[in-house]
Amino acid sequence: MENILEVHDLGMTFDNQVVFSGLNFQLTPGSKTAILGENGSGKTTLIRIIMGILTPTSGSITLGDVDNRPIKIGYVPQFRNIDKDYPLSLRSFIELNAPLVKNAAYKKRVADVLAKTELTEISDYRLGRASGGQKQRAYLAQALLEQPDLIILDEATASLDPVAKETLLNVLDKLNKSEGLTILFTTHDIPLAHEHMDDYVFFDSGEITTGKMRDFNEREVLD
Ligand SMILES: Nc1ncnc2c1ncn2[C@@H]1O[C@H](COP(=O)(O)OP(=O)(O)OP(=O)(O)O)[C@@H](O)[C@H]1O
Repeated sequence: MENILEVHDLGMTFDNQVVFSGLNFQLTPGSKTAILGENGSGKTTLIRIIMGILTPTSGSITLGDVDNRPIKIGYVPQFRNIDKDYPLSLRSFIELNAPLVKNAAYKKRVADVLAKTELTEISDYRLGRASGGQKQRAYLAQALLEQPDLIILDEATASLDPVAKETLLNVLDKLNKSEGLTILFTTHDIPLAHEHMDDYVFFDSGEITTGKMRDFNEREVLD
């Protein structure tokens, strides 16, 4: 399969509540897709299905392969309120899922993701003391350490100021250009999606539309 991911006639019903049905879209390698929609429209549910946490009530998801292995998915949540006394450094936080003994290649990989997420200079700071944007990039760095082919960001810019949002999206744009990283980004921020994403999937009270961001009509959301 040439696509990174294919969604076929996907539907999800909780008890009697149909969240969505008949959802179809594909992610091509290196694509940048925004998932748009009101609160409660089903964005997180879709992500949970893609991650294999929830089983859909109908339809299916097919994951593609890269270099004869199944694609790897990285997940970036919206950063939680990390206590200011949180003891780990940014580097230790990023390495939380890393093997205890790190060989030279792994250490290089850590240095590499720190550089790509613009955290090298502050890698020894305590995460609790970092700004919201730095914390969010630390979550991204943690996900990148596993070398994903597809990165899914769930409302990852929701609590960030405009500068921190731009920094995060610029980091993602660079990874997309230099490494062909495929991006799936759920957001309420339509202007940000216009600026940085190419495609959209729009959950609109049970109806789902897909297309190019440049054709997305913002007034559809406001009407
Ligand atoms: N495990 C569950 N059991 C029952 N209902 C659920 C469950 N998970 C989600 N829902 C319901 O499904 C609907 C879609 O929720 P979902 O969290 O996917 O929306 P969302 O678009 O991600 O919203 P938000 O933008 O607020 O994060 C909501 O009505 C929610 O209450």
